[in-house]
Amino acid sequence: MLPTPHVSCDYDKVYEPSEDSFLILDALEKEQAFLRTYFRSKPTVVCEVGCGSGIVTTFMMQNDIPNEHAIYLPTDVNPWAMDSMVESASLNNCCTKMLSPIRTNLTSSIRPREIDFLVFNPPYVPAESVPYMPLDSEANEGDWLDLALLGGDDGMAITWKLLDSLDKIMAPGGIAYILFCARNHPEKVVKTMSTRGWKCELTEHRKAGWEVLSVYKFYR
Ligand SMILES: C[S@@+](CC[C@H](N)C(=O)[O-])C[C@H]1O[C@@H](n2cnc3c(N)ncnc32)[C@H](O)[C@@H]1O
Repeated sequence: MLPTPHVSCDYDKVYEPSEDSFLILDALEKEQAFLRTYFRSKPTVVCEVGCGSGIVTTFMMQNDIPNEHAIYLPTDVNPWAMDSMVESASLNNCCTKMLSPIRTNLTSSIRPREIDFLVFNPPYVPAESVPYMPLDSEANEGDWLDLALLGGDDGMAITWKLLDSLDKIMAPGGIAYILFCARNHPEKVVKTMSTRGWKCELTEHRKAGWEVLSVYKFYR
């Protein structure tokens, strides 16, 4: 079993790694051999959307996921996540890897059709609406935690934005791993994305308290 990175952040400002984060790590570990073969020695652009504490991107950097020629461009809307990402990488001696966190909405600051490998543990909790994104000058710390969790209708508002842009953002041959809870109705997602020509495979799933979490792989 691959070791879990050490992270130490202010969890009043940044999402604390939880069952969902650990399920993503397990899914990536399970897929490691497949990814090495799939990408071989190709230079890969890797984007974790919503990196939070940086635990997932650090795990990928530590273990050369998807391969050892990766450039890591994690994104988040939370300004505190940028520092946490860099600190987690440094705490786990990943300084030799190419890492450049970007504060942006989803992947909007990354050139279209550039991402070879995408990972997203989204705000998936169903809620009346997605919280309003505050200006930095007026943000309270708790606002960023709400944005980390609450996913609007069916918990899918943010995830659908990403899924709807997948054709535009992914490089040819790109692969995305996305986490869902049962209340997101991942089976409906699979149906829709399949009609759009994406292969959708369940990679990992687990009961976590009263929630059932799953990670799906999307590729062409
Ligand atoms: C469930 S947390 C996951 C954090 C971390 N990846 C992990 O697995 O522990 C969701 C993350 O997505 C970020 N986020 C929410 N909406 C976003 C958006 N529109 N664009 C980029 N990041 C977003 C949040 O700030 C938060 O860090």
